[in-house]
Amino acid sequence: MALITLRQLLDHAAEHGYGVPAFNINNMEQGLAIMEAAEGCDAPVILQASRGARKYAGDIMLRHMVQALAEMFPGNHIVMHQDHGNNDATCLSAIRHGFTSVMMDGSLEEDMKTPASYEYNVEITRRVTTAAHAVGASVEGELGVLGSLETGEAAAEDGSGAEGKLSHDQLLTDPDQAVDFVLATRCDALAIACGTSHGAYKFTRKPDGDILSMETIRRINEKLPDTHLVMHGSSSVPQELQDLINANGGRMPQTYGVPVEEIERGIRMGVRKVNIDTDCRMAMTGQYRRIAQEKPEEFDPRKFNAPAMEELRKLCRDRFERFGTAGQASKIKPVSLDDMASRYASGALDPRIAAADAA
Ligand SMILES: O=C(CO)COP(=O)(O)O
Ligand SMILES: O=C[C@H](O)COP(=O)(O)O
Ligand SMILES: [Zn+2]
Ligand SMILES: [Zn+2]
Repeated sequence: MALITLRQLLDHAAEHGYGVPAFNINNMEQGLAIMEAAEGCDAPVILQASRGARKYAGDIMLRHMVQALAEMFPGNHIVMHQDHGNNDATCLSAIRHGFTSVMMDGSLEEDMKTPASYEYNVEITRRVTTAAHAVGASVEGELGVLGSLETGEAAAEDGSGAEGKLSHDQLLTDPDQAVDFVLATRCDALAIACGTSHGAYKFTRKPDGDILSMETIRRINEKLPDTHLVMHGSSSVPQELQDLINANGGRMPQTYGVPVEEIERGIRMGVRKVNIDTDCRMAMTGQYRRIAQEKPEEFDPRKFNAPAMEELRKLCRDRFERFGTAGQASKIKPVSLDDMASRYASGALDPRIAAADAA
């Protein structure tokens, strides 16, 4: 069962004006719940594994799990993507293990803590793109450092996150530099920084333009109308999931995520890939907590997993529908990695910029 590439899926999404959620996976239950949601609404799927996920499940398990999902859900094309690759080895070994797409996150150095220089970012992203495209795989780059405009800090609890205080210049991607970056690296998708951060604690209030800069996205899209933009840290941290967790013994301080309507606005401005992990974690954990609280005598993990998967399915289905991903899978004819490699070699997939900037 062939997986498809990120480039193919996002080209289709751009052509038809929709966005695709990219859900992080670590285990079978998440994989099944996401795919069942996709099957229920004819959505193509991006599954992504962080370095932490690869360590947790193992590359061999992940590869066979995704192959199994592709076989079980033949109507829902799957992109298997490396989330936040920190160097060439992470990205190239992912491709060797069957991933069809990688993120080379050169916004941070290899330690995933130190903000990198622009030159370092261009150099390593270009190197990975050259290698990946030679075998048809796709590359997402990142320009700008993810972190809060309220505090100047990146989420500390996450696998990757800048250390220390960041300036607004670092936290908001520069549109002119974005043009230069895409031309120099030839990446297929560009992750941008606009005030979102990883994890549950993104905003201390419902975000407005001061702390969530959709204007940055608009300005980048104006200069790079054909570049697929990626929003990281795009969990909405739904109030009802915070309440579910806290009503069942959890202690999550009140917090705010990225409102789904802001993401919908982003999709109208060129956002094609929307990274969501925290919401999925909260959906499952909320149900685990509820079962533990309501049925203290219960010890069969399936009795915990089934409601957790149902909660995750609901969440994924909602995002597929609101982002316009629903109804698109059956319109896609898979292109093989070999064909993608020839298309890159022919120059057909070279980056394009707005006419005003090309002049
Ligand atoms: O960006 C992400 C993965 O790369 C996930 O973001 P969240 O923590 O908002 O879900
Ligand atoms: O940003 C990364 C994703 O949320 C995955 O997090 P993780 O590294 O804890 O698996
Ligand atoms: Zn994260
Ligand atoms: Zn991310």
